[in-house]
Amino acid sequence: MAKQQFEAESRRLLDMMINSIYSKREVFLRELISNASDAIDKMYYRALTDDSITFNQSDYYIKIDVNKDERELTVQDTGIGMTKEELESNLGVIAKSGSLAFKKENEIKDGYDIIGQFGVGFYAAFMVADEVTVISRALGSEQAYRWHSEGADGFTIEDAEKDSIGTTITLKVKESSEDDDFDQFLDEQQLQQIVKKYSDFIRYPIKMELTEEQLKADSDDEYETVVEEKTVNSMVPIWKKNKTELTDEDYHEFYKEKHYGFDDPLTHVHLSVDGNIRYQAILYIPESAPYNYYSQEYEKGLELYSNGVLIMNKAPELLPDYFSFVKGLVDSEDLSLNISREMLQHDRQLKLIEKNLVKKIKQELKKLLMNDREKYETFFKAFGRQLKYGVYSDFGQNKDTLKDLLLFYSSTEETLVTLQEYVDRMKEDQTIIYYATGESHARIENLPQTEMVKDKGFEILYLTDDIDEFALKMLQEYEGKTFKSVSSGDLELGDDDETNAPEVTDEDQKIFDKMKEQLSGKVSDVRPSKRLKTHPVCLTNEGDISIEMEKVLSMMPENQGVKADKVLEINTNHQIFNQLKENALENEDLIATYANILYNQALLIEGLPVEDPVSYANDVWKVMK
Ligand SMILES: Nc1ncnc2c1ncn2[C@@H]1O[C@H](COP(=O)(O)OP(=O)(O)OP(=O)(O)O)[C@@H](O)[C@H]1O
Repeated sequence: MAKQQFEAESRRLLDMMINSIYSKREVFLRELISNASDAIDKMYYRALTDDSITFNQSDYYIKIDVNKDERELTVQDTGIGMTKEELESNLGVIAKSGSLAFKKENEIKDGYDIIGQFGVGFYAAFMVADEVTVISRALGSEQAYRWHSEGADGFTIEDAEKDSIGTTITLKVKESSEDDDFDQFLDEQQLQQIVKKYSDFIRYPIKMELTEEQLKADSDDEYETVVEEKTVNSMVPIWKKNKTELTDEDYHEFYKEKHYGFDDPLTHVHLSVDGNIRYQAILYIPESAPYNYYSQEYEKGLELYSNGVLIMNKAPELLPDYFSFVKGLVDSEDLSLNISREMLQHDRQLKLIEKNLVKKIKQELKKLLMNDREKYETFFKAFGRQLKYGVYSDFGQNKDTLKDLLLFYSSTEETLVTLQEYVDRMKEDQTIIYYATGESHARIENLPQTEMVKDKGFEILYLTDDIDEFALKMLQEYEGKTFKSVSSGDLELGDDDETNAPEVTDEDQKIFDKMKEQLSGKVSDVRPSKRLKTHPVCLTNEGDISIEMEKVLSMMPENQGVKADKVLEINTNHQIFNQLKENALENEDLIATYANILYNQALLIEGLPVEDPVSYANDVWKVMK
């Protein structure tokens, strides 16, 4: 029988499993039970929705058996089974092919982190076993198949016999050594504890043959050894339990069992609603964004159950895009089992649930913001961008839901602040929320445009995400205070604003006119600056499109060449301008050269490319001579 190879990435993961010295190897059982439960979910759902399948509640179970002599541990389920092709593709390739890519990106220090933090699925079996055998018969098939692997060098698949539909996984448990106790995975009591710890909430019975000493019938003191099949889990799904019975650890374990994320959840909400529509929900806010979160590949959605029966793995209708990071499930006894994807989109009950979930998620986030700032900032660093997209998209219709959840870096506080905090700190006569845009806080800090605003003691919000300015433009105002970029035409800095206006002589004006002519088509005006103090030059803009927005839009495929209306501002108190004035009378060409240089320097300060680097360099040499 020819051996088939594992896919390269699967092989690496498998290698990690085989060589694992991870202390929580016991999670392999959680993984196998979770897969078994998923397979029964599928079967159960088919039985409920397809009349040709006879249905018997007691048919659905998971069974764990131990054969100590052979060192065999078996996990058997009555789920939907796998066809030959499914055995090949599902067990030959890891489902989450992104896990390793994620690992690279985040430079997780060693292989064991991946096992500890990530759901690794079926391959976890190789942490405790030298050999794994899977015998499976799929629903609708008479033929069963045997998949077998002794590790990273590949697997075989051959025909097999099996009386009933489902899957049986047998592990040949590794020999114990001085440092490693594998015998515990052949011990009934230990296994029972592991099931209780990780899989107590599984909805189907997990059965085991348990050996007990029992009093003999008709005797007060004589015991006999009895082997009895028992269900070892409580079977009540976690979401049907009372919150007060559950600990944070229970919720964390459930998050892990469900593989909702690679991380720990930051917080969770457990709802039990008894209104127009009855439902239970557990919602998690993850700690970090999945590696593919900000890509098309990411699929949002919650698991959807109808009275305990899983009907959909990811129902996107339950979450708006701006909360797409939320993980978890909803179970409603008022939902029809037969609801189809198309129907879901129009389902009124589902819309009601979504509305309510949005309210609860917002409440939870606000609670976090108020009570645990550090955690909230962790959340915001991971998902803040999504919230800002939420403000901007759908023509701003969700901005009121989201505006209080936003954070921006503040020039005065040197940390992230809310808009409310900014407004509460505003000076008495201040009517405007100032912001500056740029690639990084350090770059913004050095922008000439921020000088005067800072000098007058105004707080400035530093926007570094490309979506930021678009979001603020969509918000328009916060508590009646409008937003203004420090680069915008009129800064409205207050009463002494006008007195600050530089005096312009006829001679100055001539220079400005000449510069404007030289830069025609590039800037709409050249004028003396009211905002510059130590820098000689900067670009500002008039109108709705800022220079930063022009940059963002130019990177979009269909940008239609949208341009900001730029103005070149010159600091007339600066030495450079005085120098120009001194020499301009004798040499008019010099004004043109200065105009080019100053314009290009202003572009560089903005992080924009110089249009013609060679002629820029020539201009600089000209004045250096
Ligand atoms: N007992 C089983 N019965 C039927 N199919 C199974 C069983 N165990 C595994 N599978 C199939 O093999 C696939 C791979 O399983 P694996 O545990 O590696 O990843 P997963 O369960 O898909 O992902 P995750 O564990 O992250 O949820 C499953 O998606 C499922 O289709």
